[in-house]
Amino acid sequence: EGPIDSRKTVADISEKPLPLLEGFEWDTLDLTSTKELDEVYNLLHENYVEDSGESFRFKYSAEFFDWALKPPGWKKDWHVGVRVKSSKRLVAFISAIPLRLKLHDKIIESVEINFLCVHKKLRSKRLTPVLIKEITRRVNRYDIWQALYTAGIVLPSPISTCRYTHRPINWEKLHEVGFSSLPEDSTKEDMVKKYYIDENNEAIKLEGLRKMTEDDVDEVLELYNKFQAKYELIQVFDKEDLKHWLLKGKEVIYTYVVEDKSNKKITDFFSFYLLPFKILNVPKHEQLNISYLFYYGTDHDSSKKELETRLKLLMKNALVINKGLKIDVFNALTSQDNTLFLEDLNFGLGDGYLNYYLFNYKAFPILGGINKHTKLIEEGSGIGVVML
Ligand SMILES: Cc1c(C(=O)c2nccn2C)oc2cccc(OCCCNCc3cccnc3)c12
Repeated sequence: EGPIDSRKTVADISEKPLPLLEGFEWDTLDLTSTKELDEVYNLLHENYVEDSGESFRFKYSAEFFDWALKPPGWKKDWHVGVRVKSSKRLVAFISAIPLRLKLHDKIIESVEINFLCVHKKLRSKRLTPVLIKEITRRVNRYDIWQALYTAGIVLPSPISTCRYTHRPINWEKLHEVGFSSLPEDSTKEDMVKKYYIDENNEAIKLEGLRKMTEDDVDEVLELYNKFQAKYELIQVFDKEDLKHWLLKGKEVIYTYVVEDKSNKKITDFFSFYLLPFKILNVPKHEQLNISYLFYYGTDHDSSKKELETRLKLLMKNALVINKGLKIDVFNALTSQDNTLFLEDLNFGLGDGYLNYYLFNYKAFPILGGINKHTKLIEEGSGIGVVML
């Protein structure tokens, strides 16, 4: 395992941006300006990823971008736009954020590439390869030579593949918008009952569960590092990183800890982020409230059985909190230790896959929690890193 092309140095990298199609110009976005943040928001709001059936489109907020694109060490140069020369209209965007990765026992200073978007009217003008080459040039200029990115489509050699899973919370609404179907042998009442979450169920109430605060950062970081050490590909956090990713996204990221009341120690944490879908063609509903499982950890992991039991309890509490937040569906991948609780908590397998790619780095394939052939859940994912 190791870099594929490791000869280049910063001096070999051009200082000039790549040539662009006639009538277009490069622009480095300033996402500290609300006006430019809104331009990126509008471009993606109208032109970003939709699901295959064109029924939903990611509904971003300025807070989401503020959180997702400006973690510690972020660079303005890495928020790259393409504008129409005459109108100055923003018609394409790509971003990179710093990402310290650990693959097996090697630290890889890299970036995470995300939010690649080309205006619908400019598709098939071969703009995407130019955007990728330009962001690569800008990252190389900072002496960084590797990148992590994900895609639903299969490109040459994914390092791992995980599968989408969904835990319906408001099954009725999911059915009305066409996301959840009614199985042959079931009635709507059956489905509502199957996914019913009892917020007052004492059995799952976790003593000492509360929202994380900045005072918890040191302990949560220690828990995170210990818990993630078992995975093959992990995101290395320092205190500032962890504070940003678990606490800094207002109304976007939600992080909870369990404090042992006997010794005031933090024994568990879990987090999820909110990113709604705009519903494109069902008048009755405007948006789908979706949360995505993010990072979690526990010290109740001295045996697989203990870990499995604890994760089920933690995620049942996460579901109660999600219901309280009026979330319609709780999304998770088959990465981390998720396969230990997905089935028991009624997460259904989705028809989407997330392929992980590591640019300019040869790596042995990593299990993504599904069986290579059947694509069904198979325990044992080596993927610890969670990309937004
Ligand atoms: C997308 C997504 C969906 C859906 O498409 C979906 N859920 C309910 C209805 N639908 C159609 O379901 C998932 C399950 C696990 C992880 C996921 O995604 C993991 C990666 C999410 N990336 C979100 C993102 C990040 C940055 C920029 N844009 C989008 C998803």
